[in-house]
Amino acid sequence: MASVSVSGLAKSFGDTHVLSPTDLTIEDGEFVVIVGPSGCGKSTLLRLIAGLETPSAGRIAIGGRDVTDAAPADRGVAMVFQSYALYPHLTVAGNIAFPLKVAGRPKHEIAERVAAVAASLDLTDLLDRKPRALSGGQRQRVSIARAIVRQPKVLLLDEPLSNLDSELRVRMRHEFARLHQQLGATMIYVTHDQLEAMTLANRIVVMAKGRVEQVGAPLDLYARPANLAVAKAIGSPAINLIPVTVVAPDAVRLPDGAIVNVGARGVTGSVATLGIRPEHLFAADDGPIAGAVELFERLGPLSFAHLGTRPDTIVAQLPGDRRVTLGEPLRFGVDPTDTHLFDAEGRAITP
Ligand SMILES: Nc1ncnc2c1ncn2[C@@H]1O[C@H](COP(=O)(O)OP(=O)(O)OP(=O)(O)O)[C@@H](O)[C@H]1O
Repeated sequence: MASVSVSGLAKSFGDTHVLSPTDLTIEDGEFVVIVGPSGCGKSTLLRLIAGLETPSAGRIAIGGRDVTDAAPADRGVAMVFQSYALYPHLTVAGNIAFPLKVAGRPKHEIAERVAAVAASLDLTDLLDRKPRALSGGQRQRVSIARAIVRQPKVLLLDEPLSNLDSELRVRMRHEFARLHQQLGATMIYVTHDQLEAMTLANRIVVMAKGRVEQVGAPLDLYARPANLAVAKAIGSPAINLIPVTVVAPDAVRLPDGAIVNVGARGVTGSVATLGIRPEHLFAADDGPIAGAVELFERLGPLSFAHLGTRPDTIVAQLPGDRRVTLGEPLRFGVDPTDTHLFDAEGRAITP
């Protein structure tokens, strides 16, 4: 098992800076999830660690050893791709055995390891099949089996579930959590599904525009996002962001003139952004946040009302059994401790 550490790691393609100089340490055995919008450089960071891209600057160490110039096969890492990348002409057994064959392992060892890995991923009955005769979920399990058969110290996963339907994603999410416990390997997992990030990660790395914006435990990032990029990346449905003017150390004015108490933050007269998560709005007849229902989504255990406010709609979570008609005016309040305030540069203003 091994820690992964990058320092000053950067990547440009020609004039395009894809990854700004990045420092990040992932502890031995940790499950770290990298999230962020499309194109923010998540895959590039992963591919640099894997050795599939050459850094423009910086160093990479795995298990304390500098591997910046090492070939991918000499880094003790394995990677699982979104596209599975199985060999169509080989059986499941042949696909799983492939990395061991390339490494020149003896036949009996290959047979033993393939059987053990197949059993742990529930693939034993499928060993003689070709990839085309498998479902998407089965194919992805084969690609995971192939990645772990060499017992890598570090497992890198690039959006491994994005080609699967939602039911299978949930099942495979449980599978990854189990696999992590069983293998004890360091796992670095790239996704833009924040639910996967929240449920799987020991720590989440939020990236935006080629930068690491914040690193922390899932609930810490949810409760205390350091900036707007992190607030947007964590939480589903997304946090409501409302342009406001700070009118008192503990109050802001919304575009419609209403005043919201935000707890003492001590900056007045400035333009800021107020962040309120849909689950933190509560129905209140005299609440400051008001709007007519434009769209209503029922999920069963809960519902979401989209209020036709300006400039953007505000989404509020309601109980599942709440009846609402379109156009109905609703009012909500929020506890000051559940508000987030960001300055003009998007940095969190903490109480
Ligand atoms: N070989 C390349 N040449 C030029 N630009 C590239 C190359 N590979 C990636 N990029 C660019 O680098 C940026 C980051 O890409 P990357 O794949 O790391 O993003 P990502 O965060 O993983 O996005 P997604 O979630 O969409 O996969 C993108 O703007 C992409 O177009």
